[in-house]
Amino acid sequence: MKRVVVKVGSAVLTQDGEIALRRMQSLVNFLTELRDKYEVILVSSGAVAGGYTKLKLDRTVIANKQALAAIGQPVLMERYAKKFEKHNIITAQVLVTAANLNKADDIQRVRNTVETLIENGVIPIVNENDATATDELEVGDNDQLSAYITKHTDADMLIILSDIDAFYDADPRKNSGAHVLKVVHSIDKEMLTQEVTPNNVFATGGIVTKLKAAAYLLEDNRDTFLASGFDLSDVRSFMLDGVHKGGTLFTKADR
Ligand SMILES: Nc1ncnc2c1ncn2[C@@H]1O[C@H](COP(=O)(O)OP(=O)(O)O)[C@@H](O)[C@H]1O
Ligand SMILES: N[C@@H](CCC(=O)OP(=O)(O)O)C(=O)O
Repeated sequence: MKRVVVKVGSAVLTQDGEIALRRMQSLVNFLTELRDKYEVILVSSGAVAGGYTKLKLDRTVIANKQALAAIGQPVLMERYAKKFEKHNIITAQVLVTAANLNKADDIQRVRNTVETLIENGVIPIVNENDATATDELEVGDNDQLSAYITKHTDADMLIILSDIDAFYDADPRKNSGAHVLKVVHSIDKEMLTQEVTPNNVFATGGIVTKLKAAAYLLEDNRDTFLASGFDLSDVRSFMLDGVHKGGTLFTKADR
């Protein structure tokens, strides 16, 4: 069976200071369907945003952000657990640090844990261990974290579910005439050093970290599909029906 890593951003998981439970439910339903065809690993952001739903600390202070992540991570996990339980699926939390992803022994351990979970039908839910990270930007954003996880668990592709429905030739929030790029075979180096433009106070990367993730995986000949996490119809038709309606596929292959 092919393996996919699905990454979902903070903006998708929260709305107006609350966890966006309906969107989370749609995500869980989609992942459950996806598991009929693929082995699935979820990389979920939203710990800091989830913490902020409980306690309004000043998020610009790093210690507060780490504390918010410590509050929010179990809240998120509890929500996921309840929703997956209805599908008889057990969830598991896998928290990693940048140090883990830089050491061969640690990578092997992360891989072994994930393999064992998947073999037993459990869905691994990965996030950075924000509460103990010594530098906020160790990995810093889950787009790149999910790319590392894709490579190190030997997954076939990464799906990034975002608050934007595709990669455009210009920021669609600033240029009404921006066009969707449906298939991208290479990413210019200068695109990767652009200013970071997240669209949400809890998001970290904007489009740049998504491009970095896709570029990293292109080098390794693995595909990335960027699509909306608000409306899952594009990712559903691409992954389950093999029809590319919307969303951007980053791939080396000619399709
Ligand atoms: N060329 C582009 N194509 C698509 N989105 C872009 C582009 N340039 C900038 N963006 C911005 O990147 C945002 C997505 O990143 P981000 O806010 O970090 O989302 P997430 O929380 O899903 O990780 C979009 O909402 C959009 O405003
Ligand atoms: N580890 C952080 C992730 C921050 C992050 O990368 O957010 P996003 O840009 O929304 O994917 C958290 O869970 O809050």
